[in-house]
Amino acid sequence: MDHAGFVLSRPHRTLVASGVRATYGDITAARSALRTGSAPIVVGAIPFRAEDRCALLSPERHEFHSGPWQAPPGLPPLPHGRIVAESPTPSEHIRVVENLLAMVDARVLEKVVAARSVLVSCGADIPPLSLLARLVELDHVGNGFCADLSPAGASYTNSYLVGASPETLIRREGTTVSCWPLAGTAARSTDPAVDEARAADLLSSVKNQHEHAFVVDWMRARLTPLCRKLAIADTPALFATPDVWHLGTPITGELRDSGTTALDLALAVHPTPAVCGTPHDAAMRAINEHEASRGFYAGAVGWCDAAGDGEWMVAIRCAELRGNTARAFAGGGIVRGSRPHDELAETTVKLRTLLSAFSAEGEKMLKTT
Ligand SMILES: C=C(O[C@H]1C=CC=C(C(=O)O)[C@@H]1O)C(=O)O
Repeated sequence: MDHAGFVLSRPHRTLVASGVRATYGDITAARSALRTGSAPIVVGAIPFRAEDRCALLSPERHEFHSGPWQAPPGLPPLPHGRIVAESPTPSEHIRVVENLLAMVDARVLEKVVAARSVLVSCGADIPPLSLLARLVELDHVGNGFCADLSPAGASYTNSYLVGASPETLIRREGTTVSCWPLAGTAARSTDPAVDEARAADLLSSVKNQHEHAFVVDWMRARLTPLCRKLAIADTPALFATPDVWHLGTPITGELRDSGTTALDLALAVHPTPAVCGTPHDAAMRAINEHEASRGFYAGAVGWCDAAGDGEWMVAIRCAELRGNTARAFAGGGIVRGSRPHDELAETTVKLRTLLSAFSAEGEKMLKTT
């Protein structure tokens, strides 16, 4: 791949960008480059924490194609990988969830997302586009992204964020805004009857609907000042990935001010309670106290053009690549009634998206299963 390549593969449309006109580690600089027209388009990744540097750039070239990304022929094979570290370990993750549940019981928090990561090591450098090709192939609708993280500074030289997120943070087309927040999860089964029963249980689960409602409430509160019309489905619907069922609520709106860009919108809603929690500040504090840096996991990845249109995905089901290693992350929402062992199992299933790319054994790579 070109040093600073970017791909966002979606079922409806793919953006491929390459070359570098300018890089932005600071969001204000990217916003002003779009406003002044010095950047026709900005692509890349926004970290989980607002105080960290972003990895945005204005590419030399970009092209849109309809449908998911078609990998170019001749990509190098993906090396085989194995897990060499888990952070936190499964038993530590359970303890973190127990601590967070105590904070929920004490009403310090209503919801918080607890995440963990696994480090995959390969015998050779991991070609980002080869990993992306595998993820797009494995995803039933062709979701996938690859973003060069080097604009975030020296510690991200030759690093890429690669993943297959099912969650649209925000999309802007003209004055129309849309998003599809997800929260609430059940593992899928290869047995169709069991799979259907799990989906039905998820849809009727009071605990999962409660967990989901925090995200919808947040989106409503954040988008209402920016939209003159907002349509939010009354009840969540089922949303499937190859590995999990989710609860999802489609939301559409009409902007009050056509000057509000897709990047402005992404920053207005990020980080949602699908990756952070409620109340927001208390959840962010709890995450910072209990977890190592999430980097770009649980951030946003996407693009915005000078007309203000764009699309940003929530950066989940992804890994940060560095040479021959990939750090894959997964998290889950903790609310009253969450069970620590179930939460660990949920992160294991979510890690399957990334791990399946490295080995047909997928999550069996994890010592915990
Ligand atoms: C935080 C993640 O998923 C979010 C998106 C969908 C469902 C979620 C859940 O049920 O907890 C999470 O909020 C992740 O995959 O790492």
